Amino acid sequence: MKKAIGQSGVVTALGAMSGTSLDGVDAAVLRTDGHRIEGFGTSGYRAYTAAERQALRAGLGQWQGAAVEAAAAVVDAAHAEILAGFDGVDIVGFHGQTLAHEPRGRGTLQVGDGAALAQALGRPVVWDFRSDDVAMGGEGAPLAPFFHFACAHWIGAAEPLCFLNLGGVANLTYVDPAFARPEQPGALLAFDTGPANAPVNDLLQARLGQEMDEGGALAAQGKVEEGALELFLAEPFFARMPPKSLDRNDFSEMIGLVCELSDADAAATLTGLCAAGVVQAMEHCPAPPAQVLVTGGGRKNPVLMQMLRAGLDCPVEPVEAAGLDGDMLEAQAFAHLAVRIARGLPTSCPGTTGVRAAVGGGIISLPDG
Ligand SMILES: Nc1ncnc2c1ncn2[C@@H]1O[C@H](COP(=O)(O)OP(=O)(O)OP(=O)(O)O)[C@@H](O)[C@H]1O
Ligand SMILES: CC(=O)N[C@H]1[C@@H]2OC[C@@H](O2)[C@@H](O)[C@@H]1O[C@H](C)C(=O)O
Repeated sequence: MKKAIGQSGVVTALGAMSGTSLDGVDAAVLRTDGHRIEGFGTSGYRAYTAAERQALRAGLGQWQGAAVEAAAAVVDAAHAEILAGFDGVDIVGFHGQTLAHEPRGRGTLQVGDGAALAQALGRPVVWDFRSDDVAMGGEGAPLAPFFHFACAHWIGAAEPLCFLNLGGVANLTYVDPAFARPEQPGALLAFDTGPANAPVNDLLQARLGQEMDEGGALAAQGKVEEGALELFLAEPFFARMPPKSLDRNDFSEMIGLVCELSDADAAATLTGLCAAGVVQAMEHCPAPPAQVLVTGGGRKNPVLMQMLRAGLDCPVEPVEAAGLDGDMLEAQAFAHLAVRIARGLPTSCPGTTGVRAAVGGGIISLPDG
């Protein structure tokens, strides 16, 4: 049988991620053998148009039907367009777009047709990264932690540290770099901590027709309503022990907590919700981390970063402080995970998703011919 890539040696992998904030497709090249990062390559971004974003939004929370098909068509076309521009790629990791995520119910749905993409690009494509983890009792998310483990080694971390991704949803990974392999018990603890930017984005969209609170400008003018924070932290999600994961819209009713507040106070409070979730999450770490490295769009919001610094007892820096690219870390993660899957290596374990045992899974589609 034709193999996607060999079983050893460094290859050039291209990863693509369409995240919960629905802003666009990130694509990035990584040189890896599936264990270690050898180096980073070029990257690109393909923004969704307003009409495409609308189609994706319409598919959120749905499992089948016309809205799902329309969203899938947007995802397929945008990925085919941006990924065709990369040369010298051995394998592609295609996350697709999560439309619905109920790991303890109907499962998890990432739209995007990896088989069609393999044909279009003439390259092996790994996709459907989350289903097997869910089938084995896992949360199906977060999956970036196995890449965070490789990043911790790449940056030469000597002490335990955390990676914090602030996209639409926030997820935290505690890494102990003393371990040699990510699936070893104690090497990783990871989980979603709560919403990140999704509630602020939804607020700005609903009240002002804006995509985001750029630079935290609106939140900076407001004050946090502490009563809303208390109600937020009383949600059962926060009492659950990790691992645990969220769907983008699981906290969309949080906007209701701030409906009486001014635009600025509402933005400050929803920004505070993200920080409060992270601060509370940190208590689950087995030991205090030496630092928290922040990736994802939220690291560009100084108000949010300041709230995190005020709530945590260790340095909180964008991943750029360690020489990583916070706009591309998730795309790079799916490049790395694609190589691991093609080589039969696990991409999640009990400490990252609560899955019964370490698992790889995923679908590998090869082009014809
Ligand atoms: N300059 C900025 N100022 C404030 N917020 C910003 C800025 N840039 C990005 N963001 C926020 O970050 C979000 C995008 O983050 P990111 O691209 O990491 O999300 P994602 O990868 O789609 O989500 P997820 O990681 O949950 O899948 C934007 O929607 C916005 O809310
Ligand atoms: C189901 C799903 O798509 N979850 C995303 C989402 O966005 C952030 C957070 O929630 C994380 O759990 C995950 O994405 C990253 C890339 C992950 O799997 O690590």
